[in-house]
Amino acid sequence: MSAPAPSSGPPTLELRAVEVSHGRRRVLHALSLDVRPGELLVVVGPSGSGKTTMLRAAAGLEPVDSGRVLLDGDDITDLAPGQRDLAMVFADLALLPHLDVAANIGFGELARGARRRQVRARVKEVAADFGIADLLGRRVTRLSGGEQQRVALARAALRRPSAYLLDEPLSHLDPVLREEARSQVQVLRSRDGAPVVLVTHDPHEALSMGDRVAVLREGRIVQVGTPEEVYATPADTFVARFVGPLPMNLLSRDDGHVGIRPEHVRLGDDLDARVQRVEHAGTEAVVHTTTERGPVVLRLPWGERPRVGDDVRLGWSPAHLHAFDRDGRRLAR
Ligand SMILES: Nc1ncnc2c1ncn2[C@@H]1O[C@H](COP(=O)(O)OP(=O)(O)OP(=O)(O)O)[C@@H](O)[C@H]1O
Repeated sequence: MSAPAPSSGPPTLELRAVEVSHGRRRVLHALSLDVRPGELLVVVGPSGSGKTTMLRAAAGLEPVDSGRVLLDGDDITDLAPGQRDLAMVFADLALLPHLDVAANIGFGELARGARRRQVRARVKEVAADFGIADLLGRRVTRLSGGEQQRVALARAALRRPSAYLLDEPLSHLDPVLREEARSQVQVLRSRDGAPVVLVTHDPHEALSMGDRVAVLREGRIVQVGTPEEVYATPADTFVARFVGPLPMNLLSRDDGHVGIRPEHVRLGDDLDARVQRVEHAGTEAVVHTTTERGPVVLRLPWGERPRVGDDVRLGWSPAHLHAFDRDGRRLAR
């Protein structure tokens, strides 16, 4: 399904210099981020980088030491979670196992005092949007992982919140279901144009799904941009290695590192290398080599792969090189 184009305009949800501590340890450092109308923003970072804490702070489930949270321009920092017009879907989906699908989807609205008949009609409508209309009477424990995930998204969508916060909702699905679930996330946002913040530790998911990608490391946002920007101009060596199908190669030099993506390395005559390992990757081989400037990985057509132990020479076009200083920060070329 093609995603609707996100509109520009003032941000729907905004975090301004948010700081959060767990005990005496600061977990989020002056974190600022905004999500625009209709946008799917993917926040990606390794385990423990603070992704869940960030979503919980936005949702009001985590007290902030300082900083502000704004929704449609209103300061909601001091509002209780139930008073914020946000819907959060947790990694474990938090479905109620003793209830059927319809009750799981409608539970929150009924608890808020909505009329039963109205809720029933809206549950039907949202279930149809997520392709689970024929499962409404089924106990959620009798559903597959993919179906449960749809129920969780439908429950979040029922209320038509101003924005969605999704905490790794795809992480427990196998690769085939994951692919399908990605399109369900698109259903969520195409329903009413509310923006979605999705967090994941999977850089592939981030690049393939996000209108924009924010990279989080140790509680700090290190880069925000379109998938193309983050991939083509990583802000530092961490982003260069973390984001992409394979980490960027980093060659040491006196004033820092030169980076080059594996797909931009070819057989040539810039650097001597010895082949250490050759991996099968469909029509390509991923070739791991060692050089005097550090390890270098390249991709070659399977039929042109060298053998382990071969001495080869590597080359590249200067246009494909990235420069980083001693602290790992990107330098202008
Ligand atoms: N309730 C808590 N009490 C103390 N420390 C916590 C608590 N929750 C999280 N932390 C710590 O805060 C840091 C950020 O955790 P958080 O769960 O936000 O990271 P994450 O990026 O979502 O990780 P993951 O991908 O593993 O879920 C981690 O170092 C974690 O150990």
